[in-house]
Amino acid sequence: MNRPAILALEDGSVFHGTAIGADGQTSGEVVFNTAMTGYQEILTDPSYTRQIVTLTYPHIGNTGVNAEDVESGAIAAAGLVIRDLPLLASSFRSEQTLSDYLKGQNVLGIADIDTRRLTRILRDKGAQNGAILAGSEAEGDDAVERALAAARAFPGLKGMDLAKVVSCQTPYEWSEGEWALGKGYADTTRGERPFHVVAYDYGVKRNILRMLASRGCRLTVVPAQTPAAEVLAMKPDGVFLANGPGDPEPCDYAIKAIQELLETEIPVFGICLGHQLLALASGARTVKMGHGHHGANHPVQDLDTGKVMITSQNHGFAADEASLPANLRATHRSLFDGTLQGVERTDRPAFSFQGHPEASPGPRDVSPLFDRFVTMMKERR
Ligand SMILES: NC(=O)CC[C@H](N)C(=O)O
Repeated sequence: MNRPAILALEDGSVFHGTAIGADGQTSGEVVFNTAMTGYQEILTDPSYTRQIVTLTYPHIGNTGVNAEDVESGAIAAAGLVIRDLPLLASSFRSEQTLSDYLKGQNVLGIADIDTRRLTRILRDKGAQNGAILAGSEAEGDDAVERALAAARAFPGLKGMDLAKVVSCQTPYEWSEGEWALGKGYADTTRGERPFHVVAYDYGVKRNILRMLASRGCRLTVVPAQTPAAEVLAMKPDGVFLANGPGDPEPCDYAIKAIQELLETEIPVFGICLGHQLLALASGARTVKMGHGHHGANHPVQDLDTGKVMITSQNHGFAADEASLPANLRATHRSLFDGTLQGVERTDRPAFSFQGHPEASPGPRDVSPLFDRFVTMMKERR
């Protein structure tokens, strides 16, 4: 039997649909993602913490779920909104249906709503605080009222530091990646990976660690609040600043640590939240965007070569290009809205990218940035 579900937005919009995950109530910032594949990677991307994700592709769940296509240990998104859940999940790799996966992790989902109408609202008004009620919570005369109240009670992501909340608690080593299979740099010796990279975990996606490991990096992943002195004591060849959820501005511990690291000559590479933090640490400003960028089809231009890449994106904040100090140069720009997509320090071996070179899901046009980081470490030797 179908269980009811309600999605309410802070602007007063209400959608009635069918519950496809756990029963109960959830709230968060409602965003839309335009990727056509990769619902498991999206759900498990820690950067979606406290966000309810709407997928604009209409059929979600066709290929079920498996234990491999995940970017972290659990679903991070606060809820899932889709048009249609197919009756049958079919793939030789499928181990579970999407619905059972959501229920098993106590995550709410709503299907059978007009995701095009919802996306137009989010596009025109910007990401909205919202709430889902599912199952018996969505029943009763006052259900809509309760859903609207829950949506409006969510404080919004601005000012919210979530990096330290989702980060690992203790350091760990990472070695999963194709290097062991003999792929990588022809001019470095096989066997032991030649570069030691300390990666700040603000909510890191696993494919970033895999991409670094497959290029010869031995990784020590450290908690978000690790002081720079502890990182320097590990004598890294390079420092990586991960993606992560929430607003970068309140992450004062990270900004301070990055400033201290930038006093050295150690190469630094940042992705997404890591990019925003590198910009803040260099003296730039960040701003909250309207609906942000969430998808796998975003054109980004390399400002030096003019080359356009199709990229994976997931962010709701951005470093403001107008605020860049003299030693921070714009390297990439979004061709959707002209916002800043990459920077590099002119006085230090440090650079960062706003989108996701690791893709997962998405195209790998930007993966050469990982090679650039490795080249920087090699040149410094
Ligand atoms: N994927 C990310 O690292 C997101 C960065 C930040 N939380 C934002 O929304 O802009």
